[in-house]
Amino acid sequence: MEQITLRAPDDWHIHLRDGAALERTVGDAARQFRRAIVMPNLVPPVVDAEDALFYQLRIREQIPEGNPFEPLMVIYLTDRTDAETVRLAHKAGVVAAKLYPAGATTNSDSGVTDIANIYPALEAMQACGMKLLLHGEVTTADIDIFDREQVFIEKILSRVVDDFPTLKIVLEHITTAHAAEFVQKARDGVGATITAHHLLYNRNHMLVGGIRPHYYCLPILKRGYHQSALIEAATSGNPKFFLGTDSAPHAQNKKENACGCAGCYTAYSAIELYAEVFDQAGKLDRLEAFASEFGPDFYGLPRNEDTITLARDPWRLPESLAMGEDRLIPLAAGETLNWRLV
Ligand SMILES: NC(=O)N[C@@H](CC(=O)O)C(=O)O
Ligand SMILES: [Zn+2]
Ligand SMILES: [Zn+2]
Repeated sequence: MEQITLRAPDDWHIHLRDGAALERTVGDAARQFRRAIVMPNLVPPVVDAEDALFYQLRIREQIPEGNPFEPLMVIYLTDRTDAETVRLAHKAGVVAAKLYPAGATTNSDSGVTDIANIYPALEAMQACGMKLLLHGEVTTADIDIFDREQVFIEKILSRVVDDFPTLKIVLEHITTAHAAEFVQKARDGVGATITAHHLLYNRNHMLVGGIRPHYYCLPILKRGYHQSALIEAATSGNPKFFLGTDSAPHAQNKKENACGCAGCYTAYSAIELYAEVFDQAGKLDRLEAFASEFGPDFYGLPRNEDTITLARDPWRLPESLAMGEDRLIPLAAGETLNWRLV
């Protein structure tokens, strides 16, 4: 059987949630990834060092015995995040702070209403080397949902990149050719994560022949032309682009709903989904750098020393998974994947 062995990968953007969800989400992430950047959009959000350290403890309790998984913590920027909060978080080992424009996505109600409100925090982050992670969409009602990422880049991101010339910035879960091009041309220290679902699908998958809520995530899937640009970026070997699943567990009844939640659950089979994309593009040899090298390099962390093995051994994803009392539908539920984590 054909096999490939890779340096062990990390996930640079994941939602683990809290409480009963953690057993599911942490177990799934830890099976394939050594480290993960854990998003802070709990309710209420993780806003300072203390919140982050307590949350990290709750996550650690769910790591399977003997598994080396390491949750890397992030604080959530609000209009009230000040320089002192940033410095204390940095001292406590928090690696990044996340900007959610208020109202942009799941649990972003406490997010930033005007980027000017966090300029002192960004100054402090630049000084201590804390990374800025962005949900890059504007939220004003007059901007079409399919254009929100592009407008964010033009109106907000380009300014932040210039105003903080040594701040390390990750534009998370990019979905457009504009984003890929912006990051590619930007100064050093500006990178992007790309999800498996934005590489595998475009908006036709979500909307043709019936509305498929399990493909609904934010930023929303775009047209095929953008999907192609993302595949091109991810498989290009450019170190600015690296793996971030954005795996987000919403219970089945919250997705299959008249007002369904945004987010795709990919943690169950993430590395296998990415392998599918790289294989289809004829670029399997580029998967290791994207999944296991460019992320740690960007964050200034060591690459993992151990390895994982994937075998070309087709298998079917389950139709659903247990999450506490709920059911969770993994992305590509019931479909066959060609690569299996050994
Ligand atoms: N991507 C999503 O559609 N949802 C994420 C939030 C986010 O990353 O924007 C979630 O927390 O559910
Ligand atoms: Zn987001
Ligand atoms: Zn996310």
